[in-house]
Amino acid sequence: MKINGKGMLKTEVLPNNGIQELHQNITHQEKLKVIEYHFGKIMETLGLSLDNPSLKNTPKRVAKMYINEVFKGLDESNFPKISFFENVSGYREMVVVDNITVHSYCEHHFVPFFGKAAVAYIPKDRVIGLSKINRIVQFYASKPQIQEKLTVEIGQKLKDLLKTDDVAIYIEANHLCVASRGIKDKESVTKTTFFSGKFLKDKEKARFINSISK
Ligand SMILES: Nc1nc2c(ncn2[C@@H]2O[C@H](COP(=O)(O)OP(=O)(O)OP(=O)(O)O)[C@@H](O)[C@H]2O)c(=O)[nH]1
Ligand SMILES: [Zn+2]
Repeated sequence: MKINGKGMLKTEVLPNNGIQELHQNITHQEKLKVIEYHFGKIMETLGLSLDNPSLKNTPKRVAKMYINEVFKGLDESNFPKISFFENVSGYREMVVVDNITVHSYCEHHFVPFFGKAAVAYIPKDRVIGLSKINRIVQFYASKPQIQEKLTVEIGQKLKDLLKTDDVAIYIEANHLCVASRGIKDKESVTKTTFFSGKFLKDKEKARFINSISK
């Protein structure tokens, strides 16, 4: 992958189908340079001067923020290390982790949506380190997407990791693309759920929903 002095990708190496291939084929440093260059161009197009001392480093900051922080969930190698423990006590009830902070980005407008998640599962042979549930939620939240996708992705991953079908997820979030632009409704909240295994039954669904703060 070749990048010119300003960090712009040479057009002949740009793949026809865009970002996905670009993402896979260039290094971490190259991604930073490409985003810095293009974000600087967006700012200049808006009429902002990169000579302004306060704005000068903004393209670099945005590139670092995208790659190393808010969109780090686009890179599977950032998936957290997960600790499991044998379910030695034979615990067969629901484990609920409530009030998990969620910060994500709307893929349609590239502005944040944020709120909280609740996760429940019924263990089989293994239990997961509690904080790892928060880490998994935060990993999947760290990319541009819609809330429905985030909800399902967390649910499916926990089923795989915990080797149980019995998983439930609840997410509620405020979307800045709804609150601060467009319809400008600050009060509306979006609520999404994922239920699988025993949580498909009305009784277990209700037990989960009643046990979390909404
Ligand atoms: N289903 C779903 N839609 C979302 C989510 N986040 C944002 N959206 C919506 O994506 C839609 C994009 O609609 P468009 O008509 O293409 O964009 P727009 O002209 O900016 O729409 P407005 O927001 O209505 O001004 C909007 O209705 C957003 O509210 C999400 O997490 N899930
Ligand atoms: Zn949006």
